[in-house]
Amino acid sequence: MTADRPPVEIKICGLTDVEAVDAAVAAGADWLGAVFFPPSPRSVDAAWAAEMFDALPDDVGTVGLFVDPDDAVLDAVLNHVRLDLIQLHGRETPARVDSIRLDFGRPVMKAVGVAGTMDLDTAMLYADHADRLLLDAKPPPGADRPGGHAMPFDWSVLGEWRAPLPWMLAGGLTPDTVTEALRVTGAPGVDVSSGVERTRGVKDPLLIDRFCAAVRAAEGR
Ligand SMILES: O=C(O)c1ccccc1N[C@@H]1O[C@H](COP(=O)(O)O)[C@@H](O)[C@H]1O
Repeated sequence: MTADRPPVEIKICGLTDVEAVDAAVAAGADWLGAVFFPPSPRSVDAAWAAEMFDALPDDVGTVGLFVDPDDAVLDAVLNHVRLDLIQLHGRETPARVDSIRLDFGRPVMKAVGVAGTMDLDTAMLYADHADRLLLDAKPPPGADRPGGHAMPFDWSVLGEWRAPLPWMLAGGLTPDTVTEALRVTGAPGVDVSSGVERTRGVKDPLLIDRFCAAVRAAEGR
């Protein structure tokens, strides 16, 4: 990988405390994510997300992660928190993505679970609807949430896939695996949550720093 490509975008998701937010900004993360999905161990409420995000520099993007949200949930959060991007991590249809973009005036990143090439066909259904795609592992059977399980998918599935939209790779990335993930997939962005935690739901500033440094080293920066 050479430095003549745009820098790989780094998203640190599932932030729940200011120390980790500060660590992510200091490490050069491009996007910081908060989870608004109560079953998640990383879920936060709008008031706390505002505490974490509202004073961030303008060049750091903020992402709200939702799972099949209704309009009332989106309204309540988006009226309180500076969120630059909505991540939809549930079973939202292309039409629902359209209506959320229109009604809430934010770009949308649609997460798609990937286990095989058929899932890439599913991702293509969002080409004219979402602003970005997030390719994640599928959750294990019986899981109470559709992501954040520290599980990678088989990156080789992506093969010569040409994404119709800007996209990020997610699912079980860590400071130790992200170099290989970038080599295999050529992803223009990476998203991590579990892999920079010291215990489930608690981010580790040192792991955040190591993750971002590994990405920059992998791309020769
Ligand atoms: O983190 C969660 O608890 C979560 C809940 C519901 C939907 C998605 C969730 N996490 C997102 O999943 C990907 C991959 O996470 P990981 O690195 O494997 O832990 C990422 O976007 C998380 O924010």
